[in-house]
Amino acid sequence: MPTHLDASATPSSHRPRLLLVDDEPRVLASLQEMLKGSGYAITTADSGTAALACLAEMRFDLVLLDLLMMDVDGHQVMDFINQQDTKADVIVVSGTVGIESAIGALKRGAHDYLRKPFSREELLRTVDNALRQRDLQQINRRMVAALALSEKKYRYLVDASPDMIYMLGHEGRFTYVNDRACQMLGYEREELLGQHYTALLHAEDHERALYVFNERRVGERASRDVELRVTCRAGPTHTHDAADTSVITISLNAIGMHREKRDPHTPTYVGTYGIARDVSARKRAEAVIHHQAYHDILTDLPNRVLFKDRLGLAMLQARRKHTELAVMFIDLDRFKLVNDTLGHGHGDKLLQQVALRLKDCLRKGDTLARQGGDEFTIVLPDLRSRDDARVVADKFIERLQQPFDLSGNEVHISASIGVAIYPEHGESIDELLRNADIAMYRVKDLGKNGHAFYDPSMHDALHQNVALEQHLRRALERNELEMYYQPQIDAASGRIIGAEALMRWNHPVRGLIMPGEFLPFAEESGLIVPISEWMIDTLCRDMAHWGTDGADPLTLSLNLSPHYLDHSKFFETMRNALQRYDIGPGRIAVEITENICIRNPQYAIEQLKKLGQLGVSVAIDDFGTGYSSLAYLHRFPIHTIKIDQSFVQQISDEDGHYPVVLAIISISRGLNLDLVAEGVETEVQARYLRAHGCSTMQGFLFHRPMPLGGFVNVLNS
Ligand SMILES: Nc1nc2c(ncn2[C@@H]2O[C@@H]3COP(=O)(O)O[C@H]4[C@@H](O)[C@H](n5cnc6c(=O)[nH]c(N)nc65)O[C@@H]4COP(=O)(O)O[C@H]3[C@H]2O)c(=O)[nH]1
Repeated sequence: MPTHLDASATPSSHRPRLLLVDDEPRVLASLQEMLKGSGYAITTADSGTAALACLAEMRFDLVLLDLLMMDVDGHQVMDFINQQDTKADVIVVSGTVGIESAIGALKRGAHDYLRKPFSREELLRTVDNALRQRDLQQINRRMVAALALSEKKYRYLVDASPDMIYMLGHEGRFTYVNDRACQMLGYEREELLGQHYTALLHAEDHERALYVFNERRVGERASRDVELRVTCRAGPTHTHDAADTSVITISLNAIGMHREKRDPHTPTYVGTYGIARDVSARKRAEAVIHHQAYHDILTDLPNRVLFKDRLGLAMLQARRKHTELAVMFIDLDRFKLVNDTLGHGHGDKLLQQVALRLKDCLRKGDTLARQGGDEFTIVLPDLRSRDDARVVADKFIERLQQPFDLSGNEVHISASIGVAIYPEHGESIDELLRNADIAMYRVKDLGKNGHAFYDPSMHDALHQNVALEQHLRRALERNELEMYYQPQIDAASGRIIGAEALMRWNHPVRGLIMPGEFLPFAEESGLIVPISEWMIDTLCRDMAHWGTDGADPLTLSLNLSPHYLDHSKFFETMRNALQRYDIGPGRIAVEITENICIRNPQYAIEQLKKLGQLGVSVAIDDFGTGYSSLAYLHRFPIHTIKIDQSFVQQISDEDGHYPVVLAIISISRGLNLDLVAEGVETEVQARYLRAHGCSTMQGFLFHRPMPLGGFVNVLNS
């Protein structure tokens, strides 16, 4: 029969709960008596069966148990206790028992053994010990549980980290990797653990990694943000680009791990740990930016910065090996025309195609770069002889001469190439480039489409050109240019019916300079644009000056540079000048050469048609000397053909037969065009021309070109 006894006044919930079990009522009472006033909550059971009932009903901290009981013995009670979740501790309280019985009790987990008879102190000490140990065990269990929870939390944080977290043993083998590391590298954890880090590392990074993964320092001094390339198994989740799956770049830090020995000053190194992050995307972006900084976007060729760098390296090597190298400067001829006529889109396409063709002609170590615009530079290192450079330049010219297809437009271009040899033509990068450039200009001067090696004498020519350009610019500002007029005569009546405007330069030192000497240069340097604008304005002003009184108004023909016809503002300039000086467009004839039609027929036709619509007439100058343009002739809005003076001057016999002159006369008749013969110097020539139907003439026989004043005098005489 169980009885409950509160042995103290303290609340039972905080007090240890004891169950005393003995089937001898006397012993049970004595136990109870001895524990009185000890502060425990006491329950008694006077048989094994009663004990089982108490245990089933209530939780106890400690059971003081007799082994030898009649009905259910102490071992059976202990078996029952052991099946319970929260087990009570057991102190066996017994008289003399056999060794087997004692062992049985210990095996079942009895905490202690109290042999009867025992003193009260002995009993209290044993009970107190048992309860204290039980407390300690409970604290320990709670701590273990808290630790397990905390470990779970940290493991979650580590595994869910967006970064790879790793640990390496002192030999450099992985002892720990988090989930992210497995995902990033594309391996199972089991495959990585025990693996040496070098198995994953890019071969070129092994040396750098050796220092990082042997990092023994901790804290601030440990390795930080070291970038290494690692090989992953194909298909890690972080990249979708199949081509890039094999190698990624990681940025990692490494911190030394040490185990403290007895002497805390000499801890044992046990490995490294750290965090790594996949920085491949950033690296790729950096690579793109780097590439763009050193390459031309349009052609993807090295730009001038990278070119200079490569040239510098090539020069260093050549110096060491005592060899020569060549620097080439290539400028495309007539590129501007393509840009202006077909548009920049086609111009860009042309440059891309040119880049490909040039590249095709080069060897592996050569560098081709785009300097900008239509200029390319090349360095040919390790030259065996200068002939190598000559061969390459010829190859370029030949390849570029083949027509280009720009969306169905067949375009022909050529190139001017200057070559400078290191060390003879310059020992610095800039000097070599400058001299190759000078040689290129020389080619342009000599008619383009070719190559030239630099020669110091070119410097003088260049200096002359620079000086000429400055002088010509000044000539415009200082009004040193002047329009001369050469009358055109109707040979039948002897009357002046028109004039050709011809430009002169009153040079302050050299005197009168003829247009043949400075206009080609003005065209090459671009000065032809302001010069032509000046010319149009001047001759409209002069025309307004000589007035229209008297008989029929005169027609004035002016020479128009093809370069200016290409200029987009040409038409507006002409129309504005005519309006400003109130000159009827019908009094102006624009002389163009046949070659203008060859260069770019479509564009020329458009410009000339616009002029025609304005009322300005068009004459073909030097007819018969250019490329045969008969095919184009009927498509041009032309009014007049001028027979070139070279044909006129062949006429030496009034009764002779001059087929070219006769052919030109019959063409003009067939196409119903006016005809003017220029350079007429003799009566024989004048009579022959008249006899065959050409009556408008111009030449020294009648008048030389003259300044405005002289011309006005002639008109008035
Ligand atoms: N031997 C000989 N020559 C004669 C005779 N009659 C005229 N000439 C010269 O023949 C040239 C005729 O001009 P062009 O064929 O249009 O050829 C012109 C024209 O193409 C160009 N030019 C002249 N003035 C201008 C101009 O204002 N603008 C442009 N764009 N070109 C011009 O320069 C070329 C040369 O001009 P110039 O030296 O003035 O030379 C002029 C003229 O002085 C003659 O009986 N005998």
